[in-house]
Amino acid sequence: MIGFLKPAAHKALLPDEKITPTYKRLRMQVFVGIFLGYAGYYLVRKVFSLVMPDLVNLGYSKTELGIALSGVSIAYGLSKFIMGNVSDRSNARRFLTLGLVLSAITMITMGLLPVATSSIAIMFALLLMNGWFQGMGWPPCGRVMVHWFSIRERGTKMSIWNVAHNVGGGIIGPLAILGVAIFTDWHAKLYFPGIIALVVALIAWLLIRDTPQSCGLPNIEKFKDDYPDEYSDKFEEEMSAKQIFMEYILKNRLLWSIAFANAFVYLVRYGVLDWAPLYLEEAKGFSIQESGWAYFAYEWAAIPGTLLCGYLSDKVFHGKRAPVSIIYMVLVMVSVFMYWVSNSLVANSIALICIGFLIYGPVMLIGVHALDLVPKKAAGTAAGLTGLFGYMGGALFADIAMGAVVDKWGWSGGFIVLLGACVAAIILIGISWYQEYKGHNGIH
Ligand SMILES: O=P(O)(O)OC[C@H](O)CO
Repeated sequence: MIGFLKPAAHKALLPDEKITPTYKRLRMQVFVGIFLGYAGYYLVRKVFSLVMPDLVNLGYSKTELGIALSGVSIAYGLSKFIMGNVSDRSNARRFLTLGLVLSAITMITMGLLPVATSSIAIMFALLLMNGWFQGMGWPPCGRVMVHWFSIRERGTKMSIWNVAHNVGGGIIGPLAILGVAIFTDWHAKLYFPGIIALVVALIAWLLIRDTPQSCGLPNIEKFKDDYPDEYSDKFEEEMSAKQIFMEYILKNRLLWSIAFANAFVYLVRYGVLDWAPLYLEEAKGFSIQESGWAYFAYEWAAIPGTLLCGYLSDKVFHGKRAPVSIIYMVLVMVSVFMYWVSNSLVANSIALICIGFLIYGPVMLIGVHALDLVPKKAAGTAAGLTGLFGYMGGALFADIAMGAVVDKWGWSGGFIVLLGACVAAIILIGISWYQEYKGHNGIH
């Protein structure tokens, strides 16, 4: 690992009386750090979809814009897996900040330089770069999560942390409106969130710490007296890329099956989200303000939905992830149908809010499940594998194929694809449930 990114060195243990107060303070501090940091990543993740109506007005087709937008998903999916593996061997504080700064600079450049939106090829290349830098966000958060929070508290903590996706994603609608109001320039939808993301990167840098051991604290398992099954001292040793992949990823049947399911969950997630501004403005006659607020409501509705999903999974289904994911996906299907056929502004907004409320539950549970299936030094790679399928399969299809399907068969064609994806996700999550029932439980 290059020097700057090397995991922070372990320090001598603090005196006994300082361990508990320091641990408590730093756990809160790093949690806020990764929460704000990841929300910051979302400020500049998919902000391009908000300028798509402006680009359509300039003469670009939906197919072309879908191709440009796919740059994010292609690079993000690959990067989340590859950089996830690098992140497993890197200092989370530096890694997360570096990725966010690079991603913000890319979107600021895209907004400020007229040449950056002058052709599909240039937009695609810049979005490809942005997607790669974006892939440096989730894995260090996963690394912080598994080093600072023990296995039996991780479900709850992850569901709270997951809300960062929606805080970041939900703010970009109003932020775009504010940016355009301040600068009277639609390009501000790109550079204004980028500038805010740079500020967030600085805050994340100030708050995040790599591991408890690098702050003079014992490992979290010892501190909480909460050990995963098969835990050994080996779990504290940094591993090589090959070792992580060969020993903990390749043979992990359950991990692969949730990764496949994730492709379809993500097809629905991004098939709805990325096309919402254009669909609402073009097919339903929303104004830019109305679609910006609907987009905002979609993300914020996810917050109670995600928290409820984590609660139901832990308390009602005793830690099982599949049953509640299946219930959520069935309800997503009903809501997607409503979103398709309703005609009023209110009914469309309600349908979109219902999809937002529901879809992040399965998204979150698949991530939690991936972390649980491997030792903590392989967490980034495991989550990266599910991300690879989610983005290279689902989100990529949502960007490229949805654009082409809608251009050819209209919005109805797009909705048939989304409903089919709901069915496929339900079947695949059902298969992972069956595997668990048969006794497969990842590597533990
Ligand atoms: O990579 P993202 O941003 O889609 O997030 C993944 C989810 O957090 C999985 O739990």
